[in-house]
Amino acid sequence: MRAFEAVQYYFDQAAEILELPAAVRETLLMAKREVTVQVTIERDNGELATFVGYRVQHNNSRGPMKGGLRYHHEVNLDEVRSLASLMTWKTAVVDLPYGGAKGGIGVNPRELSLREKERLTRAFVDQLRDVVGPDRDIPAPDMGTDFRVMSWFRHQWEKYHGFNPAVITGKPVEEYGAKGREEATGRGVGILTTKLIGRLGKKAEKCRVAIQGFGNVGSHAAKFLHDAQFPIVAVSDVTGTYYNPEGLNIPDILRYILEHPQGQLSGYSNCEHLPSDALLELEEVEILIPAALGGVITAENVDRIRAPIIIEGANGPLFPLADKLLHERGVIVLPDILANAGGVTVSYFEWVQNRQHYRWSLDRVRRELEHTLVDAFEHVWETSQQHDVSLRTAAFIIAIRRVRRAWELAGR
Ligand SMILES: NC(=O)C1=CN([C@@H]2O[C@H](COP(=O)(O)OP(=O)(O)OC[C@H]3O[C@@H](n4cnc5c(N)ncnc54)[C@H](O)[C@@H]3O)[C@@H](O)[C@H]2O)C=CC1
Ligand SMILES: O=C(O)CCC(=O)C(=O)O
Repeated sequence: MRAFEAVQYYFDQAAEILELPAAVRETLLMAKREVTVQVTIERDNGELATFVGYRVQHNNSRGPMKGGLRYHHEVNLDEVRSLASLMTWKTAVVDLPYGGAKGGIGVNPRELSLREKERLTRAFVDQLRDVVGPDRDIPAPDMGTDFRVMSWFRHQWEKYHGFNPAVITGKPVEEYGAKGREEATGRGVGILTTKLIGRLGKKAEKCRVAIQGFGNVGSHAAKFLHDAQFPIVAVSDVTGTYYNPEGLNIPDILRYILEHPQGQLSGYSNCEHLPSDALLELEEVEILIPAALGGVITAENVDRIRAPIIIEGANGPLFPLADKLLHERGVIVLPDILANAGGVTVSYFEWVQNRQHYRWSLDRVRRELEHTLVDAFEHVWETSQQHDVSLRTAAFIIAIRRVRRAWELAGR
């Protein structure tokens, strides 16, 4: 199953319950606009290199479209389309005045020098300069991109349109970025994990956690959960799984990745080292947090997943058949469109601050983030009880209702 079909499947589960007419389903599912561009740069050695870039603008019924930019060698139109659609449902679940979009370039960012990455980003903006804008479509970080990429993006866009930092979020704090945006997605994962286990009557100290991916989302989730007394027994990245059944020393690992090139865990030795994929199937893990790629839990490996709770830090880590089988087994899945919504929530706070030329304190950002996520969690939880459905279907029910309402109010 392709990535967009997976989102469509989840959408349809909720649409059935809402008795949404077929024509309305089609309108809400299909992207408004899909842009594919050529991005050519000169490499440091003088050779030309050409890549394909995408921006899919899925829906703007509730406001300007919003969503990250991914630099990864597997980026393709179908994946970007699915991620753009997830953004529409995500912004609606947490009730932000946005629609959904997503973009990316099919490139392995680890094979580019810093200057090549800058040239790539600026060349991408040259192609997208009139497609995005502060009232139209506002990009942000995702896999393979960070605050530096956001800064280059903003400055290149401003060459065409003039000063307006609200064109992109996730910028450096010194350059109109919001305090707390970098940690926001992982922090949100942590806040919601804590909320969920509280609701299930469990104690943090008794819930052993495994986190796949130790980039922006995984590392900040690990920090938050470690501080909240959860034993983190395994973390992984492309270089492997790092495991200690007694609990890893997370502050030590966070120090290690800062001191090592490209923030990778490779060479970290104060624990057992297992293959990358082993993390998903570890025994005696209560909470599994996939926070790397999509489509990692499939019909093929679902029987070997042991954790009774899954928190989707990544976008689309479960394929629908696996999701269905896990639900039947009583596994609780906190879906991506809620679990990782902390990032876009603080992106919204950044956009608001940019438009008001006013800065919030970190304390205010964290308070408002928690408030927004906890509210959304309660609503999703109640809806799942009311309809006797999974948390994912409940989140889609809320999101589809809100998008449909806005679309109807706008008239035709
Ligand atoms: N950055 C953000 O604010 C948000 C990110 N997300 C989602 O979270 C996920 C991770 O994004 P980021 O942390 O930003 O990316 P990142 O680029 O900062 O980190 C990705 C991490 O995944 C690891 N990884 C890649 N392939 C792997 C594999 N096969 N096995 C184990 N680890 C692997 C990488 O080594 C790296 O540690 C993505 O699905 C993204 O769409 C969702 C919401 C917001
Ligand atoms: O911060 C944002 O605007 C979007 C982040 C993102 O791409 C996501 O939530 O998947």
